[in-house]
Amino acid sequence: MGAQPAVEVRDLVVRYGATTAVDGLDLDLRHGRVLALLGPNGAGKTTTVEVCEGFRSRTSGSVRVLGADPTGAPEALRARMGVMPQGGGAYPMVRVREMLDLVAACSARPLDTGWLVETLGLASCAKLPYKRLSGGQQQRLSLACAVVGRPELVFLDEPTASLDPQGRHLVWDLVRAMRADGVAVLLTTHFMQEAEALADDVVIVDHGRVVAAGSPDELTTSGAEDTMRFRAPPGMDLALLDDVLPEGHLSKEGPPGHYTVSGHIDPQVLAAVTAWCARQGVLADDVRVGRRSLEDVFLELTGRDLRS
Ligand SMILES: Nc1ncnc2c1ncn2[C@@H]1O[C@H](COP(=O)(O)OP(=O)(O)OP(=O)(O)O)[C@@H](O)[C@H]1O
Repeated sequence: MGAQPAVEVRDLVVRYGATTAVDGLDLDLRHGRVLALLGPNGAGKTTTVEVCEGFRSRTSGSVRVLGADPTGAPEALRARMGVMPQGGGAYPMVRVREMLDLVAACSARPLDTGWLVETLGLASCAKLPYKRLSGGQQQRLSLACAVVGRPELVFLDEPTASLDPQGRHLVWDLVRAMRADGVAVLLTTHFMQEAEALADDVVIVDHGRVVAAGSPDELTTSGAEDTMRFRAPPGMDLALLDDVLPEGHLSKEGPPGHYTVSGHIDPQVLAAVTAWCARQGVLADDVRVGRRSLEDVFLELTGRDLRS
């Protein structure tokens, strides 16, 4: 392991015919860290992860995974990586515990499968065939299979997409435990809260390119000093708001329903803005001072909503 990165991607390009899915992407993931690839549908996240897993070939660029080229998923690498694909999948008649024991049998040093079943909240369905599991249970089984072999590096493609909040927290706890054990985790998500809660490093992608990268803290605070943000119905008359703000403060809307007040934000300014909203019969929602959400970061860089 040592100082060598778990994943190093340089100038990755992947084309499908006329479509450029990944367009010069760089990323670095170190051991004991969680990197979240965040972006809207079609941004190139799955394609990037599949190239790193060795399941998809690249058009150009360089990719090193655990010090090797992953093309063709060579045997030596496969044993050191865990993969949770989007959608999962298993033979419909296989039971949860059987499936996990089967995958564990392929590993030299598997985790205790009973512990994993408990940890991921699968004990009540351990004897059910795969076909009878809910989407969230199938997803947790897929995660269990990805990590049972004690991988050094795990790829998780949308790991909590169909989970309820309780299931999501079980998955987050397991990811945190793996990180504490020195495992490198590369996950894709649309879910900002997931990136904010789990990731040490976030890479925001759009149209196959990196539009921003850094820790959640760096991304949400840089450029957000002396600003207050809130959400409210679109089209409020901000000339009226500017009238109640101290000199040197300015408000703007963009895109519709996203408001920003710039200038030194002290308790009086905060109170003035929320009281003004109240007088319009509007509740200022998602109020943030000196900080923006990862969604705002995407919005400000691309002019579009991350979920669009
Ligand atoms: N096998 C394929 N053949 C042709 N085009 C593809 C193929 N796989 C992906 N694409 C296209 O490449 C682009 C990137 O897709 P990709 O699945 O990597 O994005 P994503 O960010 O993972 O999206 P999502 O969040 O919806 O999973 C999209 O325009 C997609 O339509």
